Amino acid sequence: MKENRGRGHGLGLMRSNSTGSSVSSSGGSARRAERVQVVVRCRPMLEKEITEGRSNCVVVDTAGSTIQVKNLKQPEQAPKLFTFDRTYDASSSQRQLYDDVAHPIVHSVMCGYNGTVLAYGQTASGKTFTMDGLDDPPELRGIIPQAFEDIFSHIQGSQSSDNFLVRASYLEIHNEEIRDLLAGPQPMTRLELKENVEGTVYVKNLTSITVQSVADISHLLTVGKKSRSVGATLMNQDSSRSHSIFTITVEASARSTSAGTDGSMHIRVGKLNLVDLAGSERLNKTGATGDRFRELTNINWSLSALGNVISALVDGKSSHVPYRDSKLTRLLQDSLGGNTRTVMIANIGPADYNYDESVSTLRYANRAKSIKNKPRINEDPKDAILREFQEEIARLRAQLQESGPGVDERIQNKVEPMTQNAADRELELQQLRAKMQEDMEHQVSLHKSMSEQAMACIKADFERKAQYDMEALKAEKERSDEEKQRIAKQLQQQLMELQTHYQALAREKEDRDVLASKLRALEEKLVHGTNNDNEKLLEKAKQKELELALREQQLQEKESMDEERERKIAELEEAQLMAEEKCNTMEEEVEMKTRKLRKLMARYQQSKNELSALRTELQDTIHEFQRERADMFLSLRSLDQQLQLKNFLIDKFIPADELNKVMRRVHWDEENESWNLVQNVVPLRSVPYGGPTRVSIDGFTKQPLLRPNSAIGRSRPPLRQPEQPLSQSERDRYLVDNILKMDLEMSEGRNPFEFDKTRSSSDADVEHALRELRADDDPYFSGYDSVQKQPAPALAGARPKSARTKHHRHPRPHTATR
Ligand SMILES: Nc1ncnc2c1ncn2[C@@H]1O[C@H](COP(=O)(O)OP(=O)(O)OP(=O)(O)O)[C@@H](O)[C@H]1O
Repeated sequence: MKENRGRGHGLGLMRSNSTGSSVSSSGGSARRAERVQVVVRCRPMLEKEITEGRSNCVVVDTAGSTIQVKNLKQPEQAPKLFTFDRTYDASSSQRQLYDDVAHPIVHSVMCGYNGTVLAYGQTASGKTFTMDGLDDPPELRGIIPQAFEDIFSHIQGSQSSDNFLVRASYLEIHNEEIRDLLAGPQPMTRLELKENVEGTVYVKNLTSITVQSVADISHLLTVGKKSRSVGATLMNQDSSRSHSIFTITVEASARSTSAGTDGSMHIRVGKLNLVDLAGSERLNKTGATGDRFRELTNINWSLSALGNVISALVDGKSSHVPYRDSKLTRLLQDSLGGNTRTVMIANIGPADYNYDESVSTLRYANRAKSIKNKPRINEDPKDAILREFQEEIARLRAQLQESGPGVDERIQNKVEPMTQNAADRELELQQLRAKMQEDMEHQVSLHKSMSEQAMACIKADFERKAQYDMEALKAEKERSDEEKQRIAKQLQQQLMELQTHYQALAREKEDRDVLASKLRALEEKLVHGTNNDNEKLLEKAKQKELELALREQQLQEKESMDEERERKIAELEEAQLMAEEKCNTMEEEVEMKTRKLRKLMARYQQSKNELSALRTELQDTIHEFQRERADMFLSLRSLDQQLQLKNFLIDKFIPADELNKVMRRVHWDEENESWNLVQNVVPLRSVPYGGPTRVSIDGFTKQPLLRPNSAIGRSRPPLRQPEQPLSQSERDRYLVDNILKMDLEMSEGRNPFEFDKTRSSSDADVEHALRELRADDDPYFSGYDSVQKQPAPALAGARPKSARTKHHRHPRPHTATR
């Protein structure tokens, strides 16, 4: 596994890196609108529910893809019926769900599309079971681990010339903060969301790790899960208190083989987002306090923001989609209404005491069915990391080739001629000595038989000659010694040269080794079509493909049989009608008309039923809205209490002057969505009323604070800040008035959530006061931050952005008196 820090991370098709640049889609397939697929899974009764004697209120028809929920408290009410793309009951297996729902998405990702699998539902409804599952036995593994195997089986089954680069990242959104789950042992940082010029959202500095096998990526999941925020709730001992997103990016390079293409290499980048949302829970049902309360408020807030995004997307009329209302919706921007293939799994429980939550989940999911995305293949993105790797590998290979034959060989070539030279000279000398010896022996044997005089003569002659030879030899020896010294010197010099050369070569060898290891490291990062480790996977993949094909065939057969049956029924009905029309006797006509009348009556009855169902639906929606409103009101009250405490502390412990100074220096950072202190105290050159020589910047308007002009004969009006603080009773009155007003607007058929530019300033003040009440317990000034984040009961998520920024620029009323 290789770590790759600093790379950005964006969800959806617009792949982003640290610069957040988006991919080009040249050569990508034509963009066609595609509906978000929605399936529902109902888990079995939990042991606790069985012990408590809960009844089952859910009926799942897997063949008809419908689901019915019956309100056991009101048996006279007709059950609520919903139809989805597929439905799964308690007996559905993890494998079946994966094959039907996630496999097609993973397959698309391998072809260069972006895909998202998203689990939604009430707490303890089985989201984590569906996404992660259990490690043991293997049949209980969820979508995420099965996707790992699927991806690597796909790689295994592809051409050996194809290269793949697989990277993974894992994050969670907890209390509206993004945390890196793969950041290692160091404390998890609050990561920032960034947006590039094309509007692509990405997470800055999110850890992205290159993996080569199923074991590598499974290890990341295990490590990341350990860092996830979990806690016990009334319904679930191991409840996920955050939204988590596991992202796998697959970059694949392959040669284009289709007709009309040039057979060149292409890179496709697919991104798979596996999202396990935190479970929704009613505040008043849980009785959560402290941290749990804060967590729950944030969870409900972001889920309600997600709901608003879904509503805006399916509304058709709405031009603004409030993606910016929460971090979750910003990260899922491309998965909902963007260019990603998305499937949503709505999880519900069967027990009657969860009737309201189950119906609410199904409604939420029902709305999501109408979202349209436009997926396309990401082909040849400019910033594909695989391309960078391939280019680097080619460069390293060329560099290695350029450096010629091997270093060892070259050292050998250099040493050999030198040693050869010295050896030759030694041999020559030996040969010379041997020759002289031989000559001497020859002369001695030749003259052994001669007279003494002759012998003496010869001896003298020989001695002379010997003398001469000796001298010659001596001279030769001296010459040879000189030569030897010269050679030795030469050898010494050559040895030194050799050493220098050897050192240079050793350095070169080291460089080559570094290059080679770099090359190896880069090559290791890539996964190729044939990887022996994964042979078993290939087998499995083939088997799976066969099973899938078989299932598909069975489904097709079933569908064609159904079609045939329907066709025959239609034919029979038509024939019957024709026959009926042919009958011309009065009696037959009457009979026919009666039948027609009956049919019409049945239709009328059906429409009547539908109408009453719609009415009930409307009532349910209103009840649900009221429940949500009560919940939100509860949360507002609690937040208000915290705000009052904070105000109380400020009033009692912070001098008014100091507070004013600070207030003039705070400003809202739009990008990081936080309040900051600035040192913007600028000198004022000319102040008309002879006021101070320095002027402060208003934290809200970012304008210098000047007092307004006075009318002639009147005293100058006070600064804009000095408004009276709201008392508790006034705050409550604002809330109640506003809620009553909204009820009235709703009953008159108007949309109370729509921001009306023509509203009077008092309306704006009411809205402002409501926001004021929504401050949370962030330290010190971050209370202002939460003014933007916390939902009001009636305004939750439906508040248009312009309204938010417009009204928010008012200072807090209570600051004026200090
Ligand atoms: N299809 C299923 N078959 C068997 N057990 C299931 C199934 N779905 C869920 N469970 C069990 O139900 C319990 C709750 O499931 P899980 O933790 O997945 O819920 P959750 O929706 O993720 O909850 P939360 O939102 O609180 O995290 C677990 O004990 C889990 O094993």
